[in-house]
Amino acid sequence: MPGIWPTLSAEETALRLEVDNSKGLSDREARTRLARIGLNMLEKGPDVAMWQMFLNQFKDFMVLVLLAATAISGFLGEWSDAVTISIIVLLNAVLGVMQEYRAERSMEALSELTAPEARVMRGGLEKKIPAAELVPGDIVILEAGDRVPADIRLTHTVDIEAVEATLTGESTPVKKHTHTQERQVGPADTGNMVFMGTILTRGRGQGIVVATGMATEMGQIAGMIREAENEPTPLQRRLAQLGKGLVTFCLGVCALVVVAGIQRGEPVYQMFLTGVSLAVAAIPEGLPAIVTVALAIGVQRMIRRNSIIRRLPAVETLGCATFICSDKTGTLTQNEMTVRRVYVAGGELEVTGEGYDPKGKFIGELRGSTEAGLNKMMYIAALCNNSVLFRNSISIGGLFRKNGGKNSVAWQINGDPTEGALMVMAAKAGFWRERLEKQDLRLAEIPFDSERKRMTVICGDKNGKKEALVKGAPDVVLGLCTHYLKEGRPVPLDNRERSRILAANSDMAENALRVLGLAYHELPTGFNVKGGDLAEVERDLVFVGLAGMIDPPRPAAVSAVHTCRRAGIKVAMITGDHQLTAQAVAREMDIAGRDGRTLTGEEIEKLSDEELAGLAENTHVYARVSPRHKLRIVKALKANGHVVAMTGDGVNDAPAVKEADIGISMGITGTDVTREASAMVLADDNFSSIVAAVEEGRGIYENIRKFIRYLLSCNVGEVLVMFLAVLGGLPLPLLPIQILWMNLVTDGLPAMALGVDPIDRNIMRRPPRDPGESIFSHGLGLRILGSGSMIAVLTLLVFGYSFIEGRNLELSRTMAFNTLVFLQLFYVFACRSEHVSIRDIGLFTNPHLVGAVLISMLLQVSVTYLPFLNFIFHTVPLGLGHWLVILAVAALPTGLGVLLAGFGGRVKEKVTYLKV
Ligand SMILES: Nc1ncnc2c1ncn2[C@@H]1O[C@H](COP(=O)(O)OP(=O)(O)OP(=O)(O)O)[C@@H](O)[C@H]1O
Ligand SMILES: [Ca+2]
Repeated sequence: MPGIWPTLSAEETALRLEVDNSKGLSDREARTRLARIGLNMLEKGPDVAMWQMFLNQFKDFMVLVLLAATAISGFLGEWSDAVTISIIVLLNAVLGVMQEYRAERSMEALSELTAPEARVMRGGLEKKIPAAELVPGDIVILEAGDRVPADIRLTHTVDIEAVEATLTGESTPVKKHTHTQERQVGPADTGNMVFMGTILTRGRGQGIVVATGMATEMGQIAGMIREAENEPTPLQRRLAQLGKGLVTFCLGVCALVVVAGIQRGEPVYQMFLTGVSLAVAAIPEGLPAIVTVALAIGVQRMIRRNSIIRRLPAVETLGCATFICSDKTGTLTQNEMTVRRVYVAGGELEVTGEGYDPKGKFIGELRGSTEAGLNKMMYIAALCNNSVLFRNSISIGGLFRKNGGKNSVAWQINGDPTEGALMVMAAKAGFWRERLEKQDLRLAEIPFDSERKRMTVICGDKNGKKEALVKGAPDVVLGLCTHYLKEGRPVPLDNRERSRILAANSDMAENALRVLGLAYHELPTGFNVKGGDLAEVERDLVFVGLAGMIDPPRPAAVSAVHTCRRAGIKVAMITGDHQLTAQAVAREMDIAGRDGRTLTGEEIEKLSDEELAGLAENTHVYARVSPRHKLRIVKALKANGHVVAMTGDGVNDAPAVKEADIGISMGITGTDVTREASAMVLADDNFSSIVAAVEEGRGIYENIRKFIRYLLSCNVGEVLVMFLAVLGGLPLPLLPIQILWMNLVTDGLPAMALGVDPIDRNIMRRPPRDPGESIFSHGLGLRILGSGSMIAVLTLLVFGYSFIEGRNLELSRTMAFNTLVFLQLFYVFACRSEHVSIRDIGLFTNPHLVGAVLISMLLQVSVTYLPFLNFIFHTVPLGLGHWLVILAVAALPTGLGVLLAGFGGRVKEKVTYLKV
């Protein structure tokens, strides 16, 4: 039960919670309350502790078998072996925990980045704060698309509706109001409050926080939120399957080695330990963790490039994107609007001035006495407007607010830039809302939404004279007009004037201006604002004028569009704006291809799904569309086999964003609802960040392929060495301890370093990857088998030659041991590119890898030379001649690869690359 709050009036609520209803709490008071009451958060389930992660490392079956075998060898008196194996297993576990912990931390950091914010009044200023810092008494401002951050008693509402399904199970929106209730009732019947976790689907409002955190209705019901499980990505799922197959295969081969060895007369116990060690080394148990680390690190790189991943699978899907559908306003353009031209009956004027600074002139000549028309236009622009124009040195707004202190003149607007532009225009003509509202008060508002494409307010003066003021898309507004304002008087709208207005509209739109139409309607004196049907007022309007505003393209977005074309990705602009405006901007940004088509929302309505799918392939501009059309566009493109990225900001965009393969929402202008539906958030709302994310997504996938190639090639090599030796009647080339050690030095650091390999600079010149393709496609599988066999054969040659020549088993083993390790450590460089040779990439361009390889080499050399380790690992120090053989052989495959790739690689490049 929401307690007594619904039965108190707004004033009483404010009084009880000791808050000034117009200014909000002071920052100090808020801090005090926060300290007393605690954060506004639902309690989380417990985290996985470090020691649990550590224990989890031992759940692996083969590791358990190895430990058991070690224990037995301890009992049998092989102490040094037992201890060493245990230490190696421990080190492996530590490495695993490191990898997992790192992955976990970066995922956590992500959820912190996407933490919800709330708009509050504090100390008389409006600001954005983390929702977790809300306290009872805070004045919160709410808007359609917000997720309600706490339990709030509403004090002002404009047409508010909330969906409270999370609380009551009811999925139809509930109307909200501010009236005081008589009795205390359940939340479902409490119309003057909104509750934490529910969603505003319509309107705007303001209210006082009455409960936070676990004291909210949601807190009492849920008790605890279960954190969303980190869903595995498609690749991770496929790798898990692959892992199972690989394990079975490895175990089979290892069993063969064991059987063959025993048959030949090797001690059973020794063979068993060899088999188990080989299995542990050959099974790429670290693979899933390294994949996660690579994904997590990629996600961090993306954050640096302003894209915040909310769902891990998106990282992979991004690399496959073939079609990016982007909003125009704010994503492709800067969303910094300035009115450049106005039209009223009698002609057109140009408006000068820069930015939001309300200084500028109206230039041009008008026919007849048009003063009255212009004044009316400025009047509507200033009053039918929710933005605030202010001069301030303090930056208000949230984390991502741009222009924090860009221009020191510091004229800023708070609210929708389209409205801000109109506000500035009115101010340039001397119309300030603050002054106008001394005379004429706003009585009601029908808010703007992208379906209606217009906004209306009703204003009234002391004498009871009431007027509806309307602004919106010119075609929509003009459709509602029956008259136009000529020399101060409404006259019937004839076809001549109508076509004149439309021509002026087209002319502005063709110059890439966003145009708004302004109109009004005088209401009968007795009109009842509270009771009357508000839709009734948007009829028989008197047309006043047009305002055309520029919104320059974002320069970075223009080059990103080119990058997309080179990368085989199609781009479509989707906008609520006029067709001509959209086309003009698309032309400026080079989005519309030569054969590119434009579709309008109206046209889409008439198309069947199949027809739309047919046209969508070559449509690069969608104009005057509503959010519901976006959903159809996504579905049409998906039906064509595209991997679709779709941006969205408003409440109604959420379904399309959810349906897209990669749903993208806006960090600055987006609503909570859309953000929660999205897989990725653009911190800077910028189109170029999408393209950067695609590039990272492709890079991550390539890096994953790199270390899969490396790990599996090496493992194939290791298993084959043992297998072939046993088959060929040679003694065992490696001892169990040596196998385990090799696994540690070659698999750990170098593989991880491959996961952070720099992205190939040509990656955005290749076509997108097919999401269905296997990780082994494009010859990777064959390469793995080939390189693995080569590694095995070379190692055996060294071992066999050395053994036959010297008959010194320890020396030959040390030779084989080093050859195998160095082969792998050199081979890791060859894995860095499938497309060009390392000569082109540069040997030292991944310092992590160079470091990792040097460390591994150093460790390997210590095992060969330190007397103490000689004893443990059964090695002997090598001479210069030995090293020459080892290094020459080890460098052979990679060196050969460099030479050959000099031809092969280049030729292949030309084929794979797309023509620009
Ligand atoms: N605040 C507003 N009041 C009245 N009309 C508006 C307002 N904002 C936009 N419009 C009109 O509604 C049309 C559609 O606007 P909408 O916000 O849906 O598109 P948009 O989201 O700005 O465009 P885009 O899809 O490129 O981001 C605009 O072209 C404009 O004519
Ligand atoms: Ca291995």
